[in-house]
Amino acid sequence: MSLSLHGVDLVHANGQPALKGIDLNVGNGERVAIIGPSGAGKTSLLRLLATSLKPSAGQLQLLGAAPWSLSVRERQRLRARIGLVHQAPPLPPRQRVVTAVLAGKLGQWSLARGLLSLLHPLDGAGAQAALARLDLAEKLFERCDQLSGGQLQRVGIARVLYQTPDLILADEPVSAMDPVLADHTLGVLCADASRRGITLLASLHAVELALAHFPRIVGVRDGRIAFDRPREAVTQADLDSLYANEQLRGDLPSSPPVAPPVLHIPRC
Ligand SMILES: Nc1ncnc2c1ncn2[C@@H]1O[C@H](COP(=O)(O)OP(=O)(O)OP(=O)(O)O)[C@@H](O)[C@H]1O
Repeated sequence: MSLSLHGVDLVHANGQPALKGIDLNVGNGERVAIIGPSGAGKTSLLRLLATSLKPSAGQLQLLGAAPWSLSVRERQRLRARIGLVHQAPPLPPRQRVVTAVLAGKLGQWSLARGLLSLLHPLDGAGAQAALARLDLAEKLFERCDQLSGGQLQRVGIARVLYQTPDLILADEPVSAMDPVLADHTLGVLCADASRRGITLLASLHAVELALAHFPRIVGVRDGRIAFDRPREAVTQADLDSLYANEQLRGDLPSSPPVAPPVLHIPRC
């Protein structure tokens, strides 16, 4: 089993409940998409699995360990086995792409090797190969603040490809890409996970991408698991009730929108 949650609750530091009674088991090598409306708890769930947040209640097992029973040092070692893909990768703006990709292995390298790599890229060819899989090889020596949002997301994914972790957690990994690029990039990420037999969990707003790339779909709503099914078993009714938005429904305009007033700009 790659990860398992039993009766997990999460309450944020400000008292906001985000997850309630989560039961979830994911086997080695599974690819799971987490879908659900804004504020449902997808990011909170991924942050909890990344051990950046501690459950308020319940049991969490990750890669064969109970992370919150480990020492700080052991938990750091566990974290080095997890690859995180962020919606907005937290990359220093002036950092070169090559350094950002190589940083994927910082958790596996000695401190000396890590520091050296920050000063002088030690494996430019490895970083370039990871970027090439995402058609971004030519950006190797660009600065991160010179890239578009979608290119930055691909750098974040290249970093995880280079890291070769045992588990990948991806939070909205392709949200800044056009539909064709998003589909292609998700294909590369899924193919890598499948080839290496590792587990991949990704939160996605694009339901069609989730159904196209992930054999198992978990719907989250109001901090709870609304459904957990193989993609073939997900019905339109599942999706309709997952995304039902009572608040918006009450505010829908009853008549067509009124044309904006014609502005009369005085001539000077
Ligand atoms: N750092 C935080 N501190 C306090 N409350 C938080 C924090 N992060 C999230 N929340 C709250 O937890 C709940 C779940 O938020 P979360 O970000 O997990 O949802 P989400 O499904 O990822 O939403 P989105 O699709 O909009 O990114 C929301 O009510 C949110 O306001």
